[in-house]
Amino acid sequence: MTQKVAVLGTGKIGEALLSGMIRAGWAPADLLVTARRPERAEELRARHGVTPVTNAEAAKTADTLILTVKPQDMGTLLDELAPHVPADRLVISGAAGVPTDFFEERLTPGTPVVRVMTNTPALVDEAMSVISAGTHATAEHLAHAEEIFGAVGKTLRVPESQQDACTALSGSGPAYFFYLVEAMTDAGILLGLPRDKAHDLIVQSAIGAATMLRDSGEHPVKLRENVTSPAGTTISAIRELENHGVRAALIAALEAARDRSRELASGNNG
Ligand SMILES: NC(=O)C1=CN([C@@H]2O[C@H](COP(=O)(O)OP(=O)(O)OC[C@H]3O[C@@H](n4cnc5c(N)ncnc54)[C@H](O)[C@@H]3O)[C@@H](O)[C@H]2O)C=CC1
Ligand SMILES: O=C(O)[C@@H]1CCC=N1
Repeated sequence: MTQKVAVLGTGKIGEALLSGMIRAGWAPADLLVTARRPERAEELRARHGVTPVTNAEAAKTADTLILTVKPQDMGTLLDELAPHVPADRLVISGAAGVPTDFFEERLTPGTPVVRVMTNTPALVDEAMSVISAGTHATAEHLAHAEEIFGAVGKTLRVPESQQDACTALSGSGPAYFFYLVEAMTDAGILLGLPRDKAHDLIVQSAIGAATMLRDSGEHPVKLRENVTSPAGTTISAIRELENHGVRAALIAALEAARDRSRELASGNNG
């Protein structure tokens, strides 16, 4: 029997996932989407050949519901869905912070819930998605979530207690790298390079470094040491990074992201 999957609240993450599923071989005819604005729903139909439906229709029709609205919108969406979701549906949440018991308390008792934190490199099939089971989710439900998110990159199972930390590392992680590239490109401008050249130099260096991190099997410290010549240029830069507390800043930044994920769990929308 064909398994229908619905993506509810198809914004940036929902569309990235949807497009990856289609690239991986899912038939658009088996994919349903919901959106708040009718123009957005039509855009998704035109771009991907998927079927826009209402949230209630998705709940009644799809075997798996993937909820990709903002954490702050999840309560309202669940109020709308709850009367229509039979307990045999798999509900997957892609929202930061919101724990599985938030869903379990609002849906039909026994509904299996899986919590996933993915990231935007889903757009290029290089996502990192961390997956946790709620109370009623079985190994089969986890495998199904892995199959879906495996379409857009790597997956890793973690206990739900680690989800907020994973959100800080990999959920938000791409933003830190984009921020670093932006800052290093500015440095190139200061050093007199045209912006486009500075951008290309830094991006290719990032791609090279990322490929070495993934493929060389070497520890990052060793890779950095290999670049750092005695009395050379790199150590002069590293001394400035240490003087400015960049390592401590990164540790504090990720701790703040973890804390914010926890706050989202308690419904703090500020
Ligand atoms: N942007 C990112 O890098 C990541 C985001 N996430 C999580 O993914 C979720 C979505 O984030 P984005 O895609 O960035 O946000 P987004 O704002 O692009 O997408 C959310 C969409 O949900 C729609 N929506 C809200 N309430 C709705 C309702 N009741 N019915 C139908 N549609 C509704 C909105 O109109 C919007 O298009 C969030 O929960 C976020 O925590 C997870 C990992 C990474
Ligand atoms: O900033 C956020 O809250 C979302 C969750 C992880 C990445 N973006």
